[in-house]
Amino acid sequence: MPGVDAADEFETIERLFRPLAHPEWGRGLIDDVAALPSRPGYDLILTKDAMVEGVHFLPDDPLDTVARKLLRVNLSDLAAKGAEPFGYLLACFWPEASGWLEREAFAAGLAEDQVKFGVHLLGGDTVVTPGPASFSLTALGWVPHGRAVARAGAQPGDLIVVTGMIGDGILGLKAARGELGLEDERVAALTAHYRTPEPRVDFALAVREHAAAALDVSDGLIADMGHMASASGVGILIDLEKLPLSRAATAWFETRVDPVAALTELATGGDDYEIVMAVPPAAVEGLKRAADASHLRLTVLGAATQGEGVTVRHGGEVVPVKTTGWRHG
Ligand SMILES: Nc1ncnc2c1ncn2[C@@H]1O[C@H](COP(=O)(O)OP(=O)(O)O)[C@@H](O)[C@H]1O
Ligand SMILES: Cc1ncc(C[n+]2csc(CCOP(=O)(O)OP(=O)(O)O)c2C)c(N)n1
Ligand SMILES: [Mg+2]
Ligand SMILES: [Mg+2]
Ligand SMILES: [Mg+2]
Repeated sequence: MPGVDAADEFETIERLFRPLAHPEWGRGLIDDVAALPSRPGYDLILTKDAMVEGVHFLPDDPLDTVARKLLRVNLSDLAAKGAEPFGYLLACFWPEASGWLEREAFAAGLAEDQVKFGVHLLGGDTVVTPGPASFSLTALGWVPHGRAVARAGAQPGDLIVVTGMIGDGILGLKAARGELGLEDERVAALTAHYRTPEPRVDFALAVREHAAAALDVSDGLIADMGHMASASGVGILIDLEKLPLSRAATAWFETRVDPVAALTELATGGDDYEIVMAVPPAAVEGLKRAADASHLRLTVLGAATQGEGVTVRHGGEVVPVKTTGWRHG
């Protein structure tokens, strides 16, 4: 039975989502569709990721951060292709018991990140489900014609480079579950990373200019490098001790008795939303300059090789990795 603040489909659209709509192309969210003019000289780049309570976020995660993460994970896919985002379509599957408070928090999160990333809502769908809260978002962006960076394109000899830090996603999930024995400040930083990862939107142009192949790290660094290796028809060789760790991750790492197992956990945990790239040796300097200009750390983890699959080493020895990342059944 609906609660006292039982929410309503059309009021949700009008009161919460219309203010987020693209001023022209969203048609005020009173039409059946959005309509956008084509942009001569550019390709339209589209991506869709979904998030389900209990699978992608925790039941007690605030709904504003769930909305922001939903937008951010999609912007991360666009950034890895070198695309500049401008809009998105949104589908919400609200549990029967959810009310206005949840919906208002969700819309407020979107409002905040729309401004941060310069995107607008174009349309979507609002339904109620007997299942868990679920959301899906389709992000749209532009790339100059033919310039979208692919997972395919890595060549033997290219360096494998990753932005930012790896491991804060999985540690943030543990922290949010109360499973980390670190002090409060570190736990808060990790939880924040899990709930609102930082998509590398500002680095998209550099990816486009310098990377031969790229993708974002959602499933786990090793699994995602495996996606690049198979799409490109190369092998990838990386050294686990090069994994870039944040201060909080370093603090956690120092509590571990088995360093190889700990690094493997971070390199396979996922939820990082960094960009991993194959970069021709001659392009590395340009990429580094772009990263310095945006105060973004870059780490060379290894190189693409002839062959297939990802080979992980630690101290020069090959480390067998059974589960390389997240996989939905
Ligand atoms: N249900 C689906 N229908 C069509 N394409 C899909 C579906 N699920 C995944 N894909 C496509 O499969 C590819 C890999 O998906 P995924 O692993 O989710 O990529 P990413 O990690 O970049 O989000 C993408 O091209 C995606 O669009
Ligand atoms: C409550 C909870 N449990 C586990 C995870 C870990 N997790 C769930 S899905 C996933 C992979 C990324 O999600 P996916 O839908 O595969 O995104 P895509 O690869 O399509 O971008 C990870 C690491 C999580 N984020 N939250
Ligand atoms: Mg996906
Ligand atoms: Mg994705
Ligand atoms: Mg995935």
